[in-house]
Amino acid sequence: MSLELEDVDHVTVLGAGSMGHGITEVVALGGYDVTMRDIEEEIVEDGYQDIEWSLEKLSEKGRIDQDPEAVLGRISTAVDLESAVADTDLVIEAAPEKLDLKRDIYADLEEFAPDHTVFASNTSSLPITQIAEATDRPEQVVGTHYFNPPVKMDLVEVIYGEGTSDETAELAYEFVEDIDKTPIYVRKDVRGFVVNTVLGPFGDEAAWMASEGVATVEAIDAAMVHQRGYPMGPFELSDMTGIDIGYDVAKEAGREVAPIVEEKVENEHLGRKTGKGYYDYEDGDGTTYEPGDGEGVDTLRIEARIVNRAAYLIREDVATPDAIDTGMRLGTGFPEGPCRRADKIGLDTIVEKLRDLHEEYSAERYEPDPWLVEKVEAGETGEDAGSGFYDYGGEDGTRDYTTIDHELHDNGLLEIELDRPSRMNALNDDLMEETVHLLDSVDVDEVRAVTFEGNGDRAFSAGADITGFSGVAPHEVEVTEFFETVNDFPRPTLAKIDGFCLGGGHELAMACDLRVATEDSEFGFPEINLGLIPGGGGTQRAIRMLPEARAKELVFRGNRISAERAHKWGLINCAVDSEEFEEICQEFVDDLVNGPPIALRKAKQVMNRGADENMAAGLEMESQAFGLLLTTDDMEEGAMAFMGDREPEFEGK
Ligand SMILES: C/C=C/C(=O)SCCNC(=O)CCNC(=O)[C@H](O)C(C)(C)COP(=O)(O)OP(=O)(O)OC[C@H]1O[C@@H](n2cnc3c(N)ncnc32)[C@H](O)[C@@H]1OP(=O)(O)O
Repeated sequence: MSLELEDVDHVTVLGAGSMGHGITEVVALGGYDVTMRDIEEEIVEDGYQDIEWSLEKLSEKGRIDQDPEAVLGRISTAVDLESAVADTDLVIEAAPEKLDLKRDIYADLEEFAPDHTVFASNTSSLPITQIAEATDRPEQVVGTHYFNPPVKMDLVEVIYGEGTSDETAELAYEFVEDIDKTPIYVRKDVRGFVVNTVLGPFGDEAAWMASEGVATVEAIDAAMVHQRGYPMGPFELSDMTGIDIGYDVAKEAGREVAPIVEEKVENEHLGRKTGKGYYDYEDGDGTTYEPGDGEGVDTLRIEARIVNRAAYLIREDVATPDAIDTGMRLGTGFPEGPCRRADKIGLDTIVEKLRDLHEEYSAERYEPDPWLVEKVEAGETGEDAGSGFYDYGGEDGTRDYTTIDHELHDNGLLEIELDRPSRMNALNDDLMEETVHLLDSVDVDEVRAVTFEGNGDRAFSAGADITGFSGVAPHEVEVTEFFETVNDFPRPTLAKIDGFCLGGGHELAMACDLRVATEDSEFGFPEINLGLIPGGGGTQRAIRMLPEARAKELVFRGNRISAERAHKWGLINCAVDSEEFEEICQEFVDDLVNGPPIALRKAKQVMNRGADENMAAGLEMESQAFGLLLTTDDMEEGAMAFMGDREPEFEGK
C-alpha cells in the first residue's frame, strides 16, 4: 500500500546547510513535525540558529502569523542517522551535490528507514534514477528540487526518476502544496530538469552574441532587463551564480562553450565571488549598463533559443507549457513564461529566427525543435492564430488562462483568483486581458455572483505591474476596460482581500460592489510615490466613496492605511480576523448567490448609474426598475415564500 499525504506525520530532513535548514523551516511552517539531521553537532546547531533567526525576522515583518516558538517546537535535531529516520514517513535528503555521497546515504536509509518511507532527494542537477538505484525501493524515490532560499522561493520541481511510481510523485506533489509551495511536475529525469534546461540559453546565447561581437555585454544586459523585462541581465546573472558553474554544466553536457566564457574561466574571473567577472566588483562598481544601452540588440536570438528548449521539454513529455511557465516565473523571476511569450511573438517568427541562425552558424543549438516546426506547419503559431503552446479560444470557445484561475460552481458562484503570487498578484496586461475575456465570454445566466481574490496570503494585489512601465508610450496604456468590465458586470461582485491592496489592486477592489478584508490587510494608492496618480478609476471612485479630505489624503500622500481604518472610513464592508475570513465571505456569497438575480442586477445598475446622476434622474431609474421587477416570477416567489414562512427559491425569471 502506498503512502497517502494524511499518513505523513513525521518528516526527516538530511542536511542542516543552507538548503537543509531552509527546507526544515518550511516543513515546520507547514505544520509538520520534522527532524533535521547532519553529520556533526555543530552544523546542526548552526542550522537551528539560522532557523530561529529567520523565523524571528519573518514574524517581525508580519510574513507569518504563527508564533516562532510554536514552529520551533515542531523541529528536533539529530546527528545519528539511524534514530533520525527510524520512525519517519518522508525523508527529504539535502546532502551536498555529490552522487557517490548521496548514494551512500540512500544505502543507509534503505537499512534504517521503515519500508513505507518515501525518499525525496533535493538536487538541482543529479539524476534521480541513479540516486534511486542505491535503494531497493526506486518506486519510492522522487526528486524534489527546492530553490534557494527555500523560505522565500515558492517553486519546487517534483522529478520522476525512471522507477518513481505515480503514487510517490503524487505524494511529493501534494506534500509540497501542503507546505504552501508551488510544485511542478518534471515527468522525466532530464539533465537540468525544467528550469535549468530552459534557463541555459539565456546565458549561453548571450555569451555567443558577445563573443561574436554582435553586441556588448552591457548592451545585452540592458536590452534583456529594460526592453524584455527580465529581473537581471544574462551576464549579471552569471556573475552572481559563478561563471564556472555554467561552464561546468555545459562541459559535462558535452556542449560547446562560447569563447568569452572560456576566457573568463581561464583567467579565473568567475564573477562576484572572485571580484571580477563580466563586470568588476573589486575596483569598479559592478554592473555598468544603463537603460538606453540596449538599443538595437537582437533579443529574439536569446528568446528563440529559450523557447526551443521549452518545445523540447514538451515534445519529450517532460513538462506541460503551464508547468514550464510557472517554473520559469517562480524559479527565475522571468517576467512571463517563455511559452506564453512565444505565443505572443508568434511561433513562426521564432522558427524563422532559429533557421536564420542555423544557416548562418551551422550550429546544432539553432536547429528548430520538431515540435515547433510541426506547430508552425499546422498553422498553430500562437495567440493570433488562436492556438500555439496554449489555446486561445478555438472553435469550442475554451481558452487557457495563465495569470488567473477561475471556477464556476453549480450554485452560480464564479470565483476568480489573481494568480501571480510571486509578483504580489500585480496586474499586468495578460491578467487584465484574461479577466476581461473571462467576464465577456462567461454565460451570465449561469453566474449569480463573482468573487475576486489574490493567490497566497500576502496580497490581494499590489497594483499594476511596475516592471512593465518603462518605455511604455501613453497611447499604449489601456487599463480602463479592465476596471469598467468588472464595475459593469451585471452580477454582484465581492473582493476578498487578504494582504496588500494597493494601487490598481485597490482600484479593482473598489470596482467590485463589496469588499471584505482580513484585519492585517493594508490599503493605499502609492502611485504618487512613482510620480503617477491612480489610473484605473481610483481618483474618481475615491472622491465619490469617501469624504474629500480622506480621498485626497490617500491619493496625495500615498500612505497605506490599515483594514480597521479602511472600514472606519467606509472603504470596505468589514475587517475580520483571518480565522473568520472565509466564513464571513461565505455568508456574503450565500446571500448573493441565493438572492433574486434580476433584482440584484437592477439594484446594481440603478445604484451605479444613479450615483452619477441628480436625485430626480436617479429616482426615475429606480422607479422604472421597481415597476419591471413587480412583473417577475421572482417577485411572486418572494411574496409566496414570505407568506408561506419558507426560504424563497429565486430562478431569475
Ligand atoms: C493604474 C495602476 C497603477 C498602479 O497600480 S502603480 C503600482 C502601485 N503599487 C505599488 O507601488 C506597490 C509596489 N509594491 C510595494 O511597495 C511592495 O512590494 C509591498 C509594500 C507591496 C510589499 O513589500 P515587501 O513585503 O517588501 O515585498 P517585495 O519584496 O517588495 O515584493 C515581493 C515581490 O513582488 C514584486 N512586486 C511587488 N509589487 C509589485 C508591482 N506593483 N509590480 C511588479 N512587481 C511587484 C516585488 O518586486 C518582489 O519581487 P522580487 O521578489 O522578484 O524582488
